Amino acid sequence: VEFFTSTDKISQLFNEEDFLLKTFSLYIDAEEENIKLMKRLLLLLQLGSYLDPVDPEKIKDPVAAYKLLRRVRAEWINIVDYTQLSLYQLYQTVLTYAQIPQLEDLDGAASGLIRLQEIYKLYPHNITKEMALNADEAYHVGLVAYNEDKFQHAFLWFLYSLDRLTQYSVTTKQQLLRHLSLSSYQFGNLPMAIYFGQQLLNLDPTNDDIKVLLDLYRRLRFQRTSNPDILRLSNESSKYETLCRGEVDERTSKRQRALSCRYSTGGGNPRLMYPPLKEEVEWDDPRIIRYHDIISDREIEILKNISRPLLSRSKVYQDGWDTVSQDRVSQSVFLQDDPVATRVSQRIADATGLSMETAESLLVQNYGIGGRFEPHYDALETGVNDRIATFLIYMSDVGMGGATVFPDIGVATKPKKGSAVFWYNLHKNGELDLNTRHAGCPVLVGNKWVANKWIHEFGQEFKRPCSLSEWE
Ligand SMILES: O=C(O)CCC(=O)C(=O)O
Ligand SMILES: [Fe+2]
Repeated sequence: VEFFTSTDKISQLFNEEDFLLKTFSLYIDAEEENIKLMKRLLLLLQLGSYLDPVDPEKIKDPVAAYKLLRRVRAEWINIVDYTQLSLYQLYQTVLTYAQIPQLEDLDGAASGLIRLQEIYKLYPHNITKEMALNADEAYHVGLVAYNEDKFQHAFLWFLYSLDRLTQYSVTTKQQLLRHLSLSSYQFGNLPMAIYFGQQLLNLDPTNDDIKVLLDLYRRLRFQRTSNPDILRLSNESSKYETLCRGEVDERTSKRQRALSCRYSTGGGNPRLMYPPLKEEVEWDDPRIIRYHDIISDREIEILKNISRPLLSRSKVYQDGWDTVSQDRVSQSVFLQDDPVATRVSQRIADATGLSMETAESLLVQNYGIGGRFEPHYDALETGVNDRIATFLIYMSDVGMGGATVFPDIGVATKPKKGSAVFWYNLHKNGELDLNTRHAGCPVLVGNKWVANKWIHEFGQEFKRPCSLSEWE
C-alpha cells in the first residue's frame, strides 16, 4: 500500500500500529512459552545422559547398542520438534502482510510538504507551526527538495535543521554545513556558498572535498555577479498558484458577483420538484454552475465507506497510457454498479439534462499530503466521444487549500461539502474549450474527498445539440 497519496490511508495507520504492537506482544509471549518448554527438555536430557551415560564398553553388546541408538535419536528428534515450534516463521509472514509505510511514502510526504511550501509561499517555520520537525526530519525534507532541484527550499530546510540540532540528532553539523553550501551554490548565491563552506572547513580542517569546492566557489565569485537572496521566497508565481492562495483579482470577483442564483426544477422534472435544485452560476464563459446540496451527508458517508478499501493511486492519461504522475497525488476508485452511485448519477442527469448512458462510472477521490491535481483538461482529445462535460461533487469541506481553480479565466471554486460544480469541456462544435483548463490545489489542512462524473459526447445529440458555428 501507498500511504502518502491519501489522507484516509494515513488515518488507517492508527489501526495498523495497534495491530503491529498487539501481534508483536503475542509473538513474544509465544516464544517465551516455547523457550520455557525447551529449557525443561534440556534439563530432562541432561538428567537422562547423567543417569544412563554412554559406556563404550557396553556398545559391544548389540542390544545395548541398539537401545542407545534409539534413545539418542528419540531425544534429538524431540529437540528438533521443539525448536520448530518457534513462531518465528509465522511471525515473519505476518510482518510481510503488515502495512508499514515504505521509503517512497516518506519521500512522497516530504515532497508534499515542499509543494505546499512552494504554492502557499511558506517558510519551514510557517509550515511546522503546530508541530515542529526535529533536525533529522527537516534534513530529510531538505534532501528531498535538493533532489527535486528546489535548491532554495532545500536551503531553508537545512537552515531550519541546523537550528534544531541537538546531541540526540543523527544528522551532523558537518552534513548540514556541506548541504547549505552546496544548495547556495546551486541557487547561485556564491557568498553564501563560501560562507558555509568556510564554516565547515573551520570545523573540519582536513576536509579536502570542501577545500576543492571552496576554491571553485572563490574563483567563480569573480566571474559571476548574480546574487539572488536565498533567504527570501520570491514573489513571482503562476496564475494557478495565485488562485490557489485565494488571491483573486478585483475584475474577476466583480464579474463573479454579477452572476445569478436560482431554484430549478429542471423544466418541471418531478424528481426535482421537491426539493428543487439550488443552482448558482459561478462563471459565465465557460459557464460554471454550482449545485448546492446535490448529495446528502448520508450518501457521502456511504460512498466514502464503499470506496475506502478500494482506493489506489490515481493516474493520468498520457500518450495513450494511464500512468502514475507527480502531477496527480491522490487515490481514487471508479464505483461500478453501486446503488448510491446510480442514484447520484440519475440526479446528475436530471440536473444537467444530459444522458448518463455513455458517462464513466462515478470516480471517488481522496487526496494525500499536499495532495493535488496540477492544471489539466478533463477532455482527453481522443477525437471521438470525448468527455463533453464534468460534474465534480465535493464530498468534504477542506480546512485550507484544495480549491478547484481555472487559471485561464482566473476563477477558483472552493470545496463545499454536498455541493458540486458543472461545466462543459467542449464547445458545441466539439472543439476543446481552452478556458476549461483547471487544477485541484494542494490540500494544506484537512481531508479532501471529491467524486467526478465525466459525461461523454455520444447520447447527447438531442440533449445538447451540436453546432456548426466556429464560435459556439
Ligand atoms: O479535485 C479537484 O478540485 C479537481 C479534480 C479534477 O480536476 C479531476 O479529477 O479531474
Ligand atoms: Fe479535472
